[in-house]
Amino acid sequence: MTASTPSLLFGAIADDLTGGTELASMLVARGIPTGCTVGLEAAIPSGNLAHVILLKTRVIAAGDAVRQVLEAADRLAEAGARQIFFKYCATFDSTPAGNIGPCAEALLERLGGGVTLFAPALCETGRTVYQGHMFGAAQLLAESPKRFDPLTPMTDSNLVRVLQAQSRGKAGLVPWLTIDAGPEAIRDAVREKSARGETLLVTDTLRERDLAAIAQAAFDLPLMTGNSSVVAHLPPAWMSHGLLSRDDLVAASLPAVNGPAAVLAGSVADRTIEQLERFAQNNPVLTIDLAEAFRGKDVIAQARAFAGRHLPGAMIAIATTAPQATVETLQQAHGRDVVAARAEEILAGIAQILVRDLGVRRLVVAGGETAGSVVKALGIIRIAMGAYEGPGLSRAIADVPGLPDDPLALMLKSGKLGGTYIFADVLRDMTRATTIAPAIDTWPPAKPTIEPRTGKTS
Ligand SMILES: Nc1ncnc2c1ncn2[C@@H]1O[C@H](COP(=O)(O)OP(=O)(O)OP(=O)(O)O)[C@@H](O)[C@H]1O
Ligand SMILES: O=C(O)[C@@H](O)C(=O)CO
Repeated sequence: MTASTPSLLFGAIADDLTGGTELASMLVARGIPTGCTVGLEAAIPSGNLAHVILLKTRVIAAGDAVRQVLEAADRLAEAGARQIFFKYCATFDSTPAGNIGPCAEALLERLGGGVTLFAPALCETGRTVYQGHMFGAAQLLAESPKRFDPLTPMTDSNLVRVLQAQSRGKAGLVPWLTIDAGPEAIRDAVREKSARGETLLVTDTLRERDLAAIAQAAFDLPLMTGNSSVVAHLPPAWMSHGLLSRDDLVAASLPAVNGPAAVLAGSVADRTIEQLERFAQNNPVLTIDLAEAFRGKDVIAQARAFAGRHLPGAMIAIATTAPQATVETLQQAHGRDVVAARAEEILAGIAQILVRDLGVRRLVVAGGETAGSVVKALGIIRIAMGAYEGPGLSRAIADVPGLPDDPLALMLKSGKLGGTYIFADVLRDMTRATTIAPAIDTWPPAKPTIEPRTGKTS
């Protein structure tokens, strides 16, 4: 660290836990000592260059989200963070009421700078933005499965319009030709547009190197916003501006954990459904029928019996995941938020049984809202992140209060990310200690090779 470096170079606030751990793991992969805490209770430890506060504010009332996000920003600013980053989903998951616009505007007002950028693209997975329109590979956002999201259905692909609908200030676009012209051109455009009153600027982004250019242009904005993907490009920008040196970088390591293994899935995304189907080919899976839970069946007791039959000998999965038609029927009968809350409460209850009573020490949770409820139920407030290994692959270690022995190997998987074999592969990977050298010169980090038969990463 150079003599003038503040205690924290960077502080991030994530609106959900899967995305937030992904962001932290990207910084860790770059070699940045990064802390990660859940909610607003835990103190920010000293000695790191970056810190990520994981919140669960994506779909709560906008006023409450703003209050929490501002409190998190104050904590990070007190710890010396020279830039605050507001992290949301690559697919801009939000409702017409927010919470991306209201949170970003409140942060902008608190932190100053007058203008901020919105860089949601995750190029590694084909999520790009062109002329302000978000694409998932060749599909426009509103024509992709995201239009059926159980909590934040995205029915407009034009992110400038989506952001404008939930903001008081004026939204605008930094078009791709400007992004392609590089960091200086981006900075000029940002100055010009903010002088015209456009202070909330969505960035077109097609390629990984566009993200690098955006990071170079935005490294000194008091507030920056987007997906984790743009954050991955900040460390080289810090380095080129003398804020970081190679001596500051540390290798990422995770210990081996050998206890019983389980997956909990509350995501109903197509990708999670595929991953569960693949896992079920070789491992026991229990799918909880929420309709039965609403009729009064004790589905938690059912899950306890199922887990008791199979643990510790097998890796298991327990899911509330259901096909789109079933989700819609349930939502029509009980209301979207009631169904979501019920599913989260059930999986959180099962998590406690698995970890506290049945000794599970390797746990994957699929879905950001679900992860928020599970982590809260387990009382976890500090997470030690490992290095990002690819989309959906952000392993960690967490201390669970009240557990006498080993830590919990944990992975919070974004609902829509990860290869089809991810559950079994990650649970197995958790049994091996890993040390990964900082990927400061290349990004994304080199893909691990895939063994053809199982999809096992080596
Ligand atoms: N069968 C179901 N019917 C309706 N809602 C469900 C069902 N099962 C789970 N849910 C709810 O759907 C929501 C899924 O959101 P979650 O954030 O967990 O997944 P995701 O959006 O796919 O993940 P991510 O945010 O990481 O992309 C949760 O609130 C969950 O409780
Ligand atoms: O983009 C994603 O899918 C993640 O970063 C996330 O935020 C999931 O909720």
